[in-house]
Amino acid sequence: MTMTDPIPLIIGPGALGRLLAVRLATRGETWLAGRRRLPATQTLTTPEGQTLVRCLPTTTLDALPTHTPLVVHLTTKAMAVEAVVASLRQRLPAGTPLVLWQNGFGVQRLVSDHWPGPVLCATTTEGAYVEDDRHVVHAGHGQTALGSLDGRHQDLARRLAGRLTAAGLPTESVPDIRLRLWRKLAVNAAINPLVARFRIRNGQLRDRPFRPMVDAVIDEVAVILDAEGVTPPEGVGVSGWQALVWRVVEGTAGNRASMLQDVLAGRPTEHEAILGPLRAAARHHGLPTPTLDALYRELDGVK
Ligand SMILES: NC(=O)C1=CN([C@@H]2O[C@H](COP(=O)(O)OP(=O)(O)OC[C@H]3O[C@@H](n4cnc5c(N)ncnc54)[C@H](OP(=O)(O)O)[C@@H]3O)[C@@H](O)[C@H]2O)C=CC1
Ligand SMILES: CC(C)(CO)C(=O)C(=O)O
Repeated sequence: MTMTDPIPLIIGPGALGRLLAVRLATRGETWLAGRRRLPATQTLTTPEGQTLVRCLPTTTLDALPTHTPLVVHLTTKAMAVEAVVASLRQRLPAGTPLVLWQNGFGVQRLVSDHWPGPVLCATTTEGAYVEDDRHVVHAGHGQTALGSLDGRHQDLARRLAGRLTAAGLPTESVPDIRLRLWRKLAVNAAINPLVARFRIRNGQLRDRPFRPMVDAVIDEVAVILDAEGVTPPEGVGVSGWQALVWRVVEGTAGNRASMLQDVLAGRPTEHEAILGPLRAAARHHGLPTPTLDALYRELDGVK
């Protein structure tokens, strides 16, 4: 396979990958790669109920295009990233930029330290799910922030943010992506493990017996993040984190969170990517994490 112009390549053709692929394909050629070749025609239902149909070149990891892509958007789940990146090292030129879209905050550090080219991290509140192998639903509009952990590659981040925005995914290039990844992680830690464990929609967390469980997670997370120097977007300390988490619960009340969807589908969950960095930071600062540990054990046992 050959490409003449630098083209974005998306690896990980799940909900987010297909959302990016169909959206970016409205602006120009875009490749989509996975473990298996997908149907080339992909349909996206927008939050407004419109239908976008795009014919995309789809491929597999072992048959990637021979020319350097403009950028690789890596949209697998967190636990697949290390293996995919290891295989990309043999298949792509060293300077190829990567954008990591995973929730959590583990692989981002690892890949940023070891990939020879620029690595940007993205955090997004866009929501999408796969309806079937030819159809992705963009369930709700959100915002995306993009930047590198060490503050480098700002021109690249601005250019890529511009392309995503033009494709209908509003994206800001930011100098503080580490802070934003931690904040998203805090929200995911307070919501995802509990809704996955009790198999409930996000909004049910507002009711008993779940509300005090969420507050117990927030209490632990707030102390850890304070020790890490990570502040909530508004307010301070526990009350700032509570305001953030309950705002997201309110705004996503009808959602089945991603971790619940994974449990229901019998897929591995991203509990390590979300709870792992908090537990590691707590150990580093000598802080106890009984609530997070119990949630971790519970999810680690789910097959
Ligand atoms: N969906 C959403 O709305 C949002 C998702 N995110 C984050 O984005 C990331 C992706 O989420 P989402 O799209 O929902 O996840 P999905 O499970 O829908 O998609 C993951 C995709 O990765 C593919 N994959 C797994 N292993 C490999 C591999 N070795 N090589 C190539 N492809 C592989 C899977 O392939 P296969 O189909 O073969 O299993 C699947 O298509 C997660 O970290 C999530 O937390 C963040 C915000 C919103
Ligand atoms: C914000 C939240 C919890 C929305 O459901 C999410 O990011 C997820 O489902 O993973």
